[in-house]
Amino acid sequence: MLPIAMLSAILDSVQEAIEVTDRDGNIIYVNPAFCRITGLSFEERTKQNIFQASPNGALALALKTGVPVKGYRTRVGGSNAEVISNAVPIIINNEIAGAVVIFQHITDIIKLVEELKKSNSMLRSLSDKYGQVTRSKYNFEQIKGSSQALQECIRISRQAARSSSTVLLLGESGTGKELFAHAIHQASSRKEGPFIVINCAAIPETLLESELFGHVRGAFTGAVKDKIGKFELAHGGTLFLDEIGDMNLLLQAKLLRVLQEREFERIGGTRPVAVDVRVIAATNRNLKQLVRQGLFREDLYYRLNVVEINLPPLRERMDDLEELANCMVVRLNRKLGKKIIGLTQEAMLALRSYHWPGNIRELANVLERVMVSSDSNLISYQELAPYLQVKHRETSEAPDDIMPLDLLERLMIEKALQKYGAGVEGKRETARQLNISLATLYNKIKKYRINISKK
Ligand SMILES: Nc1ncnc2c1ncn2[C@@H]1O[C@H](COP(=O)(O)OP(=O)(O)OP(=O)(O)O)[C@@H](O)[C@H]1O
Repeated sequence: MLPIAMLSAILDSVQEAIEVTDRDGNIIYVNPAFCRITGLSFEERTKQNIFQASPNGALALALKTGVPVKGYRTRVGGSNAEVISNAVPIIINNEIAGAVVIFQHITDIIKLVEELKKSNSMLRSLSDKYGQVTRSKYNFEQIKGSSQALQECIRISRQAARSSSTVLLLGESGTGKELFAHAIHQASSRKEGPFIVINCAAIPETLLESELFGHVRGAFTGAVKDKIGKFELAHGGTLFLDEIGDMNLLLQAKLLRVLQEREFERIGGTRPVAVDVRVIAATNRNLKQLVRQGLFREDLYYRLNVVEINLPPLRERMDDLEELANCMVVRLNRKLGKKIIGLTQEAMLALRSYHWPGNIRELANVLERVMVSSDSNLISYQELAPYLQVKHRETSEAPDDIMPLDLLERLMIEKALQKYGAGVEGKRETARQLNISLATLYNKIKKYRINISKK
C-alpha cells in the first residue's frame, strides 16, 4: 500500500481533475487540477454534495447506478468548464463506498487534437516530400569519350561543381545534358542533398508554376491540399531545369526573382519561403535567338549562363564513337542478359558514317534494338544496316553527311541493287548505272559481303 502522504502528492500532481465523493454524494476531495480547470476552490467544493452540485454529471451517475461512466461530455456544475469525464464507483467489501471522477478540460483536449492534427499534417507533408526527393544517379566517370571537345566540357563542369554558380547546359537533344547535370551535382558539396529534375516542356504551362513553387490549399480550383514545389524540394541540393527554353515569359520573371532573392512565395501563400538551391538549366534551343525574338528574357539568360557549357553533337566528335559504342554494348549486355563482345569493323564503320541526329541517345537506342534480336557475339554490319539505312536516306541530302568512301561505295551498290533488283538483269543494270564492269560488281558484292538475297 502506498503511504497516504505519497498518494496525496500523486493526486496533487496529476494534470487531470479528480473529484471524490462518499457514498452519500458528499464531495470529500478535489485535487489542484480540478480547482484550476473549474475555477472552484477546494473549500467551496468540499462543502457541496454531488447530487446538488452536478446532478447530471458522470460522478453522480456512477454513484447512483454503480456502473462506470466513460467519455461523458458535460459541464461541471457551478462552473463554466466543459469537460470529458470518466467516473467509477468505489467498491469496498462489495459495497459502494463512494465514487471518483477524472476529467480533462475540453479545451485542453481540443488543443491536443489540434496539435495532433498539425503533427499529422506535418508528417504527411514530410512523407510526401520524402517520396518526391530524388538523388543524382551519375558521376563524371560515367561520361564516356576522350575527344578534346568533350574533355573540355568535363573540365569546365568539374570546375563549376566546386562553386554554387548557376550552370547553363546547351546542346542538341541526346548529347548528355542531363548526364552532365547529375555529374556536376554529384561532384559538388551538395552531393548528399536532393537532385530534383523538372522538364519545363513536359508539364502544361498552367501547372508548371505550381510544380516549381508549390501552392497553398484553396489557392485555385483543384488545390485541395498544400503542395510543395520543386524549389522547396531541392533545398540544400540542386534543381535541374530541363528545356528551360520552353518556359513562358511570366514564369521566367518569377524564376529570375528566385535566382536573385533566393526566396519565393507559394501560389496563394503570403509568407516568403527562403531556399538554398543550386540551379542547373538546359535547353536544346538557341537561347540567344529566343532572346532576340523576345521569347526569352535577356536578364534571365545572363543570370543562368554564369557558367555556360556547350555539349557538341556526336557527329562533331566521332573520335568518341567507338568508346561510346563499346561501353554501351557492355551496359546493354547487363541489361539484356547477352554476351556480345563488340562490333565488327564494318559495323563500326557504318556507325562512324552515320549523321546521328539523335546523338548519343540514338546510338544507345540503335544498339539496343540490334542487340535485342542478335544471336551472334559480334554485331555485324548486316544486323546494323536496317536501323541505319533508312536514316541514311533521310539524311543523305545533308551537305555535311561525310562518310568514308568505301562505305559510300557500298551504300551506292546496295541502293542500286535495291532499285534494279538482285537478279542477273538487275546486276547488269546496277553495274551499268554505277559505271563499273559486271565482274567488278561481283567482286565488290563479295568484298562487302552484301546480302543480295534481301535486295
Ligand atoms: N558522354 C556520354 N557517355 C555515356 N553516355 C552518355 C553520354 N552522353 C549521353 N549519354 C547517354 O545518352 C542518353 C541521353 O543523354 P541525356 O538524357 O543526358 O541527353 P540530353 O542532352 O539531356 O537530352 P534531351 O535534350 O533530349 O533531354 C542517356 O542515356 C545518357 O546516359
